[in-house]
Amino acid sequence: MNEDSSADGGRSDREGRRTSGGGHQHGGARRGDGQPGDGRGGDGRGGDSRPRAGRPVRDRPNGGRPARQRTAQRPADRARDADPARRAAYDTLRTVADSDSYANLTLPPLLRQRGIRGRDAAFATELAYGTLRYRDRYDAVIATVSARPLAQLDPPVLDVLRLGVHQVLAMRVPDHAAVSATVGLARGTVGAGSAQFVNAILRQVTGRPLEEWLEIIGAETADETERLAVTTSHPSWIVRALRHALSETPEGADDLPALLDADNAAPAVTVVLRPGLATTEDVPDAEPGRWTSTARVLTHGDPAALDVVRHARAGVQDEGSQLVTLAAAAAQVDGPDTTWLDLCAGPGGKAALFGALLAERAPGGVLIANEFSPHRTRLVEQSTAALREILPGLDVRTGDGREVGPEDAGNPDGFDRVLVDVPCTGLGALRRRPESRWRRTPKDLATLGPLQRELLTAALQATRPGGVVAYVTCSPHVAETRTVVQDVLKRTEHAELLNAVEIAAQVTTTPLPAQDGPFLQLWPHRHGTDAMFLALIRR
Ligand SMILES: C[S@@+](CC[C@H](N)C(=O)[O-])C[C@H]1O[C@@H](n2cnc3c(N)ncnc32)[C@H](O)[C@@H]1O
Repeated sequence: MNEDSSADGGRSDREGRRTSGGGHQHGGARRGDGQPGDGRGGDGRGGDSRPRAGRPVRDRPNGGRPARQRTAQRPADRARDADPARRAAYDTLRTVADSDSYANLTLPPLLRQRGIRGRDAAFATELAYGTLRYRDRYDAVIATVSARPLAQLDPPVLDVLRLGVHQVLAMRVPDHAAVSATVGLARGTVGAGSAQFVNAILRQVTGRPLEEWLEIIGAETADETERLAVTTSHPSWIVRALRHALSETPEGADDLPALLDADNAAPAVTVVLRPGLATTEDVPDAEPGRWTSTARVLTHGDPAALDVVRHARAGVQDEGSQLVTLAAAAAQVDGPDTTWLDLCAGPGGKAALFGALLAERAPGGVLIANEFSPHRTRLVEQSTAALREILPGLDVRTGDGREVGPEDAGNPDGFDRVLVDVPCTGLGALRRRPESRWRRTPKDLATLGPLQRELLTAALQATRPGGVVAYVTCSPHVAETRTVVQDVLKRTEHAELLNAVEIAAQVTTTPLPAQDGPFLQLWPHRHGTDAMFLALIRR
């Protein structure tokens, strides 16, 4: 069901070891989706995660400390222990920290095992994912009020604090309830002594609204990148990389803050209707996508509960991923158009759409969906389970894409059309992967760059003259996008760069905002999609 249920789009290095890498995935509850607003049970789980309005620090009387409601409860009256939703969020943070796991693979099974459903599940999801996204922002806030340096705090205590700060600053949980429930959580997890410390810190945090805290933590540096990094909770190298990528666009980088904010907002759940396998009637509680005829945006409900999704006739897939796949299938090839290859297919979201488009055009066609990791090959099998009905020529394989050649097409010339969606840093899908920004480092680029070049080179070599290669990443980092394509094309004879912007315009239902070709770059804040990149090359 998931666009990428392994959360990292694991990649191979030269020796074939599995390392972390890019990939696309569906993550988390939608913003405002079932956020409880009923004040049930007095734990204050209310409302959405909109930040609170407030006057700037300097306008506030009393040293900038507004009169905020303090808990009237005595400690003995407060929640004694963690409630299940907060405990689930805490356990997720600890698992993510201790075993390098992914939040979107950890929390949902944990909620199922513990029977946490509905509003409580949505609350736990927003709490866990939001806390992970805003980790550095909250650490900066905690550091300003803690007498002890953060490095000296036990990591579990720091996680409890972060969860408390998220409730206070980003969720509509009344201060007294956020403090009381978080102290209960501390008591149930890290012990009574730490619970007092948590209480003291959180009571100070409740003294100011979010806007004041952002001014305070932002004022600690004179450097604009560092200020954006701490206030929007991104590593500074990512802020620099995104600024650079935006500055390459005609609009420039003035909207960088909007992009960073978009990374912190959980995306809407978008479903792809695989042509020939599902129709709009199959997904009733949904609205049309913004750009593509295949996309449906769920207004409510769990996509996994939909029959068409369970049977792989539809799937959860970002609309940007759908758009680049539609464009990859639309670029004109010279001659026959029946033998297609997806070189890096796992977990199979694009392969399933690509194959359905091939089946429409040539039901007797062949699609080889190749994936390096056996585990992810199984996910491709699942994603394409229904596709076989309309494309008997589907062949899902495990193998190193760098070893696939024209002979694999079953004819001497090679494939008519090849999609190569390379492993990448995933900087274009940070909103789906709450913890990924903290795991990536600039060193990833050094490992990924050669692999991306080798995979694109293999894709070009596997394609027959007149055929088309679509190079795709879910990262806008220039080192993973245009630089890779330009480097490889310098060393490749008979390769013509097509205008991916114009070709994408042929498949959208609504005109895309103007952008220069030949590369197509989508953005969360400009298009409402992941920051997908597409280059189209004819051999
Ligand atoms: C960005 S993901 C692809 C996402 C996929 N196209 C989709 O839409 O579901 C990149 C994939 O490349 C795979 N991969 C890494 N190294 C590879 C290699 N040498 N050959 C083929 N696939 C590789 C990763 O395991 C990962 O599944």
